[in-house]
Formats: sequence, structure tokens, C-alpha cells
Amino acid sequence: MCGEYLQVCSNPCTRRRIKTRNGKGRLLWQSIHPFQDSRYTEGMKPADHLIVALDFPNRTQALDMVERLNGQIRWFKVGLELYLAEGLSIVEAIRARGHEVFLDLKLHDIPNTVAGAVRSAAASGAGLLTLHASGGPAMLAAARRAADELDYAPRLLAVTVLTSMDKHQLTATGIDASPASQVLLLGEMATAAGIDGLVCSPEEVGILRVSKAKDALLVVPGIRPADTTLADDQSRIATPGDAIRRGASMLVVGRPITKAADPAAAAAAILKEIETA
Ligand SMILES: O=c1ccn([C@@H]2O[C@H](COP(=O)(O)O)[C@@H](O)[C@H]2O)c(=O)[nH]1
Repeated sequence: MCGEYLQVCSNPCTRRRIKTRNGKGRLLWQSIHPFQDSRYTEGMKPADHLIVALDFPNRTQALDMVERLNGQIRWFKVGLELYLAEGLSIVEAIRARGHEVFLDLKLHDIPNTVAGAVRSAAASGAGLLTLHASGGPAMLAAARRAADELDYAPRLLAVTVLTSMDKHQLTATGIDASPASQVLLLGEMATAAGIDGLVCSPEEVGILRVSKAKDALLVVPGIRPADTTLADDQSRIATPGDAIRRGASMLVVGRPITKAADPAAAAAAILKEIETA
């Protein structure tokens, strides 16, 4: 991209429309994701790129972890375990402590039902919300329309192929493609339906960045620091530094932080690795 930036709108985690001058001095509007341009990422802090997954059975344990992380973390993820135990009030409790929430509900149903779920979830003030790309274009488009009709809506993320799945697991579901090919297919389909971002493994970030989905917010779980020997149930993994260098927008990290002997120190080490990547 050439030209000087004249006008920027929107907040740090959303796509921005910017007015630029091209090489001939002509003004043009351009839609760009902030994570893709060094002139934007310069202003961003490492904490804007890290989401800590609060996979806990109750509010007490989740909020205790928020406290233990000493204000280092901006984004927390509420997944099915915590949401089903506590409901949307846990999102409000985390937000009341000054944090942003990624509501990882992985919605997957008929279009009308998913549209209603988007409306209900939006009321919590969550900043990011997931739905399964495999729900198909009609379901994704219904979610997009529902979000667009609201005064406030989270950014919608389509989960492509779960990071726990390898080629063998994928074949068992009847899909005769590599995880990378399937992520590419679902990622391009979801962004064509107007979805803001994708959840993929670190292994697919590179191909997505040169695909039709290249502008998407890429939210990446399957992160394991180099000194961690445990992949747990994850199959497609990389270190925080590698994922960021390949073009990930935000990393999702759970157990390497929350099960560490010193979660604050584990989070600090990952933030440092993001900063230097
Ligand atoms: O494909 C996916 C989609 C979501 N997740 C979620 O991310 C975290 C990862 O936790 P770790 O403890 O760091 O493995 C977890 O909450 C998953 O539900 C994912 O792993 N893969």
C-alpha cells in the first residue's frame, strides 16, 4: 500500500476504513485490518495480541485467575465450561474488572437459531464471538445480518478446523482433505459471508494470509511455548513467536498459563515473546 494515512476510524480490534492517497495523489478509501500494517501495530501493545482462556468450572476460580494475572492481560476467553456454569453474568463480571471478553460459544445451528444466539450474546458486551464455519454460508450470513442490526455487536469469528484435529480425525468426519485445505476452504467461505475473523491453527496462518481471507482477524489457539513438553489434546501447534511471525492477529493460550506453577510469570514470558517476534 502506498500513500499517507489521512483518516482512521473504529477501535483497535476491528477492521478500519482508512483514507489514503495513492501514488498519483488520488484519495481513496481502503478497508484494512490493523494487525496487518506496521503503522497500526506500532501503537499496539503485546497484550492486544494475547487472549487467556479461562477454562474453569466456576466463577470463583475464573475470577481468581483474572486476579492472579496482575493486570497484565487485556483479553480473557469464556468458553463452554464456564459459560454453561455461570451464564452471561461471567462476561459482565470480567468486563467490570476492566477486561475484554472473547465469548467462545462455537455456535452451530440453523440460521434463525444462530441469529437469535448472536443477539442474546451481544447483550453481554463481549468483544468477540465464535460460530462454526461448517454451519455453512446461510448460517454465517444470518449471523452477520443479526449482528449488523444491533447497536453493539461482537466481532464474529468462524472456527475453521479445530486445532485438536489432525488429518486422521478429519477423515473420520468424512472430509477427505488435509486440515490446511479445509481451513482455506472454510476460511474463504466464511469471510465471503461477511465474517470478521477466523479461528485456525498456527499451521494455516501463512496460507490464509495469501488467500482471499487475507484481511481477516486470525485468532489462533494451539499455542505451546518452546519450553512446554505438553501438547495436551492439541494437534496443530506452534510457539507464540512462530504464530505471530506467520501473521496471527491474536493468540489464545489456556493451560500453558492457567496450569503453570506461576501463571503471572508464564503470561509475562509469552507477552515478552510476542513483543520480540
Ligand atoms: O480450534 C480451536 C478452537 C478453540 N480452542 C480453544 O482455545 C483454548 C486453548 O486452550 P489450551 O489450554 O491453550 O490448549 C481452549 O479454550 C479451546 O476451547 C482451541 O483450542 N482450538
